[in-house]
Amino acid sequence: MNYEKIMQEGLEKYHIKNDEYINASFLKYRELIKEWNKKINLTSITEDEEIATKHFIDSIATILTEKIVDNVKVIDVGTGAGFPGIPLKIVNRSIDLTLLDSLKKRIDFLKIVADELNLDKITCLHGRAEDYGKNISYREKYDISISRAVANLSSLAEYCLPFVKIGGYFISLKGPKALDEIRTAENAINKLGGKIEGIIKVDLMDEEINHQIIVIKKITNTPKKFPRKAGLPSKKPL
Ligand SMILES: C[S@@+](CC[C@H](N)C(=O)[O-])C[C@H]1O[C@@H](n2cnc3c(N)ncnc32)[C@H](O)[C@@H]1O
Repeated sequence: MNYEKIMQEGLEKYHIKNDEYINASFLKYRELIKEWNKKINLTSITEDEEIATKHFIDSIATILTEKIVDNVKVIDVGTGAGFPGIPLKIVNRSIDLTLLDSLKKRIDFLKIVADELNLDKITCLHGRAEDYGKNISYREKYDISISRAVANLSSLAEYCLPFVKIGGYFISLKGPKALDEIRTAENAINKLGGKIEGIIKVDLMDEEINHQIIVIKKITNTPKKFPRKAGLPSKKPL
């Protein structure tokens, strides 16, 4: 299937009206990724078709959670080249989106994307999740903290749950071993104020890709001692 067909079928699948704005925005974003990838390391996925399947439609699949609704305040932790945050923002411009990454060049790239795509209600933050998670301007201020391909679920829960308000959600995009990850991370998730609500299997139009989305609800405040200092959540997961 070519890029256009993948995008058309993918958007239809998630009931997104494929209008001129959405089409043009994804095209512009795709071209910016390819252009900037020559100068800085953004992604190993560079073919148009793969960008459509593995980046754009995979990101949009998180809509299946039914949590990413109009006007929600979302933080994408370890967003890299903007996944899943930017595709979600393209298909629902009402989202108030924060993109966080510890690599400055990627954040600089995302500022250009936001500018070129005329996106409003978007904040690009350079730094570590462990530091922003302790900052009162960001701590427990989000409806949703979302993340893909950043760390094991225990470390990721310590990065992501501190940002979420009680009643909000931490959404984690994982691979085929999601259930094993849940078993290992359950204790950490409880300690951080979360509760596993469900796991959603994604059928990605590519049989080799077997993705699952873990949905975790924030039920109590994250204790003040979390997140621990930068580096510890990945070195010594809870
Ligand atoms: C493998 S990339 C994944 C990027 C994107 N989420 C995706 O799915 O394509 C992981 C990203 O997480 C960022 N990252 C890793 N640890 C982080 C931390 N503690 N705080 C903020 N960003 C972090 C890295 O800089 C990198 O850009």
